[in-house]
Amino acid sequence: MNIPWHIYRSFAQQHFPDVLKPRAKDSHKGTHGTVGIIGGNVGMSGSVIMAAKAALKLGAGKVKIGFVQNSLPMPVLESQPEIMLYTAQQLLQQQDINAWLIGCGMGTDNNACHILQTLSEHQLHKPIVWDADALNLLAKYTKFHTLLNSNHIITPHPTEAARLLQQQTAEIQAQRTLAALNLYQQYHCISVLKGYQTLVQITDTQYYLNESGHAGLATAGSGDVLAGMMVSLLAQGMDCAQAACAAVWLHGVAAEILSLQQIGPIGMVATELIDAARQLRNQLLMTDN
Ligand SMILES: NC(=O)C1=CN([C@@H]2O[C@H](COP(=O)(O)OP(=O)(O)OC[C@H]3O[C@@H](n4cnc5c(N)ncnc54)[C@H](O)[C@@H]3O)[C@@H](O)[C@H]2O)[C@@H](O)CC1
Ligand SMILES: Nc1ncnc2c1ncn2[C@@H]1O[C@H](COP(=O)(O)OP(=O)(O)O)[C@@H](O)[C@H]1O
Repeated sequence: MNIPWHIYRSFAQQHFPDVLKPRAKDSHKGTHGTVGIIGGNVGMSGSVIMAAKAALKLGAGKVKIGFVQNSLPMPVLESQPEIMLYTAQQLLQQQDINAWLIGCGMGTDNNACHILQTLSEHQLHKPIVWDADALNLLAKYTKFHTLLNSNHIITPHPTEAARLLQQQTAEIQAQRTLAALNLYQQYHCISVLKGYQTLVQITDTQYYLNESGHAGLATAGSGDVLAGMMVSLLAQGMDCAQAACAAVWLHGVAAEILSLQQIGPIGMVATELIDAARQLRNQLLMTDN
């Protein structure tokens, strides 16, 4: 099986040069940023766990989950004990988070709404990825609209985009370029319209159309993994535009690598993307020969 690393490397060099930056020899875990992930209501703990594993394996120094539950669903994450576990209320007290992800499996109940409000009011100056149920709450309550800024990224799939723009999913899909621009203009932040050929709207006039990946990505949790990868790059210091585009591209290429190994497209599962993305990130650091 031939994986075209040199082609991936030259594409990344051209479009997301920060992804190719090696770690400084004297770096420590603090250098690589701390990620805070809030979500995982009862029955959906898996969503934040997938996002957290993706964030850790894409290079964040520390990753902390804040479950939107009254108590922790487990005392330790046996499959990845490196990840620190809190309730959302506890995590919101912490001052050392460099970048936040909120929404994966969070639910839209009053408690979830209150937590989103607390985070968006008190951590406005930090990069925040708004995903899944954070987007559903954003669509439902106009009070959140003014809280978004250029430090923030929204990552709707077409149905979430339809809720945000008060349209039908079919309308979004019929005019995806317009929908991405409308999201950017209405919500004042980088807008990632997911699906086949994900669009990232970066400014009024600038967008990135992603061509990596395939339909194997249409599987439960794939968006949670993407969001975890994105917040990881943000915590490592990448700017929002580059982090959004790079994460989308890496996520797609990870799926391509798995298919080249006959792991997918059919039956490929979201967690399998994580190690493939880690391998890719390390391969990108190597020099062509
Ligand atoms: N293990 C877990 O705990 C998981 C939790 N998840 C969470 O479950 C919650 C519900 O998310 P869902 O996204 O399932 O529910 P939604 O009701 O938001 O959207 C699902 C529907 O959106 C439409 N859609 C999505 N992508 C589309 C595309 N590319 N083109 C056209 N239509 C498209 C489809 O009709 C699909 O049935 C979220 O909070 C999410 O984070 C999911 O991520 C799956 C895994
Ligand atoms: N046909 C497709 N081709 C390429 N990428 C796809 C396709 N379908 C889905 N994806 C990608 O898979 C991910 C699905 O995310 P999402 O809909 O949020 O799923 P989940 O909520 O289950 O995590 C997105 O990154 C999306 O762009």
